[in-house]
Amino acid sequence: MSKKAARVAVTGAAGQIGYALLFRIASGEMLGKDQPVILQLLEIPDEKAQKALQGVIMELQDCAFPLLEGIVAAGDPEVAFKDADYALLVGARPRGPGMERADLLAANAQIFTAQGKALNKVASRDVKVLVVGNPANTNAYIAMKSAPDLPRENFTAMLRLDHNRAASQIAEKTGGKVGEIKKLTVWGNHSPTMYADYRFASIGGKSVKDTINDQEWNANVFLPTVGKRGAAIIEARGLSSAASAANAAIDHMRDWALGSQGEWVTMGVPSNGEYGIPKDVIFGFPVVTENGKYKIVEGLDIDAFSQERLDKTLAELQGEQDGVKHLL
Ligand SMILES: NC(=O)c1ccc[n+]([C@@H]2O[C@H](COP(=O)([O-])OP(=O)(O)OC[C@H]3O[C@@H](n4cnc5c(N)ncnc54)[C@H](O)[C@@H]3O)[C@@H](O)[C@H]2O)c1
Ligand SMILES: O=C(O)C[C@H](O)C(=O)O
Repeated sequence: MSKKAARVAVTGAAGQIGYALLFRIASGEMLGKDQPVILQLLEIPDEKAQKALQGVIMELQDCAFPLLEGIVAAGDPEVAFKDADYALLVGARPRGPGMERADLLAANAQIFTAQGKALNKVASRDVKVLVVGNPANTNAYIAMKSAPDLPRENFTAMLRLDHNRAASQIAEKTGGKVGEIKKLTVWGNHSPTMYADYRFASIGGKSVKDTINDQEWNANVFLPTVGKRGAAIIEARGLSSAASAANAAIDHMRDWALGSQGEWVTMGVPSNGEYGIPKDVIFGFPVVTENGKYKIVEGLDIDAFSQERLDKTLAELQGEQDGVKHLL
């Protein structure tokens, strides 16, 4: 017997990440090849955006995906989020050249207050929320705080793109295979202050730290390359990353829903106080996922260099939180 369809809400559905994301969700890459889905797509209630959304829907229909059991187009978050099992909050303004993601806070914060409230009102009580729209960690914090009746652990932010970027740089540096990297993580904010940490990682069974054995490269090449990759893509493409962002969103949700088979993945999740990060700060942590739940990997050694990086990214997140206090 086929499974009951999962309701997947995606905001900003007619945007560039939406276009790289929806077809993969509908083909079963996110929730599995045996899981039917109903897509509930939100765009701003503006004629042009809604028309573009209709065009995307026509293309989804023309793919005749066997797993796609329905499509809802909405201009109202309470329609898009009704009974949603998954919500991918992508819709927000992207940054342009010369901007930092935090510059988007004023423009985007209100979106996440409204969407948090709508999720609180109409979504499934188990809804799994991934915030992609920038600044992702603080937007996830806003949505979580605006949805007091939903479990706080259901709100997450996307650090997976940073994790994947770090993995790719490590594979290139060591000459190993990206698929053979284990125990990599990225701590903190999805911003240049993030701390991509390979101290515990292995590649092809060998320690990444010992193989690279170059702290100068770590501090002055690797971390800035991963931290500033988004800006480098904007500079090169004239637009922010889209296919790689959609890919990371699929990875994040797939692992959360279907499990990481004991492997570490990076998710931005509300802290419970782990590693001295104050409760509720949405922070990139190493997690292991199983049965639809994630668990932060605890007890890792934090050396002086790492502590300095954690302090810096935390201070930035706390500054962002202060900036949105008036909305909550
Ligand atoms: N966390 C990450 O790793 C990561 C990676 C890439 C991009 N991003 C962010 O994702 C966001 C979307 O990027 P994009 O390239 O798809 O942008 P885009 O401009 O191509 O698309 C955004 C879409 O969202 C829609 N939108 C805006 N406000 C909305 C609202 N309140 N409700 C519903 N839809 C709304 C817009 O109409 C537009 O169609 C940006 O904030 C970008 O910075 C995050
Ligand atoms: O950098 C951006 O503004 C987009 C995104 O967050 C990215 O990291 O590519």
